[in-house]
Amino acid sequence: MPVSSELSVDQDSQPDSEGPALPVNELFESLQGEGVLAGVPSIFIRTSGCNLRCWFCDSYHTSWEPTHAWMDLDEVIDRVSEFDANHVVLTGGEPLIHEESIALINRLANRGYHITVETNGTIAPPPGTPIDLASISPKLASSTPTPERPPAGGEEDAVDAEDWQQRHEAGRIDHDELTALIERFPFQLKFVLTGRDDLPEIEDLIADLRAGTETEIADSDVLLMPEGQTRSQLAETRQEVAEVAIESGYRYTPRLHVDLWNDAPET
Ligand SMILES: C[S@@+](CC[C@H](N)C(=O)[O-])C[C@H]1O[C@@H](n2cnc3c(N)ncnc32)[C@H](O)[C@@H]1O
Ligand SMILES: Nc1nc2[nH]cc(C(=O)O)c2c(=O)[nH]1
Ligand code: SF4
Ligand SMILES: [Mg+2]
Repeated sequence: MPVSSELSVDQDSQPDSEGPALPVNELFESLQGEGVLAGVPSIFIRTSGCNLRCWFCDSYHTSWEPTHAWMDLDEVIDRVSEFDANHVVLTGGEPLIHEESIALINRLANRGYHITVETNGTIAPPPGTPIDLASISPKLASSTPTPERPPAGGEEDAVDAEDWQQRHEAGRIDHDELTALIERFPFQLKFVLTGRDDLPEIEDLIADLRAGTETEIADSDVLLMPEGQTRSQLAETRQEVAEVAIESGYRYTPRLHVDLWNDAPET
């Protein structure tokens, strides 16, 4: 199943070829673990690089310490076609910081794949981009790294956390880009909750977004996902998040892949 083990991992590598390429951290088949399509066999393409730095990022090697090999879009499509699934999930890092992601989405759509894009909601692709589900995960205040809350698994990055605190805080919510995403594509809004205290910020954001668009945002389009990279971390947050879902009327989403495979890579 894993294919990325064949890729050389070189932080400073540049694309070898002249053609369009993407920094790919891993490419694998699994079950969609989150959101309205949870349980659907899917091929994941994980690009490297992110414009934010959530302290809890479960893809540390795409944000805090970006590692990748460059892959031609032709090669990405060849790898994708080796699997049986017809759902593709483009994720990262933040896949939409890369212009080439749009070309990849177009090429995959031409081949008939259902395309989900996992995004932090700060960059809206052009209208008409053939995205079947924009899986938008706006980042709450509780995601911001601080020296006291450095990236999970990288305590030595406490200094970077100080640098990133302001940058992350300033960039994490962009109302115009969020509205454009919601108006242009079928969407879900999938929030990571560290606990009950995160709910008021979600309610305020949903109210602001509803006030700024004619596109309907139903309560069932809003999903609450417990923070946790491992089964034991999830065990500490999911009960409370489930209760918040019942009280608020928003949906709860599990993290199926963590239940099944814990924090193993390429799952
Ligand atoms: C690694 S991100 C990549 C896509 C994009 N950068 C984003 O944040 O939406 C993929 C998904 O994992 C979620 N996520 C990351 N770390 C998490 C954690 N520790 N617990 C729960 N969800 C997490 C993100 O919110 C997002 O929905
Ligand atoms: N199984 C599985 N489902 C997922 N859904 C969104 C993911 C992501 O990292 O974007 C993800 C992931 O990493 N694994
Ligand atoms: S926005 Fe996504 S990839 Fe970037 S740091 Fe946050 S969770 Fe990780
Ligand atoms: Mg993931």
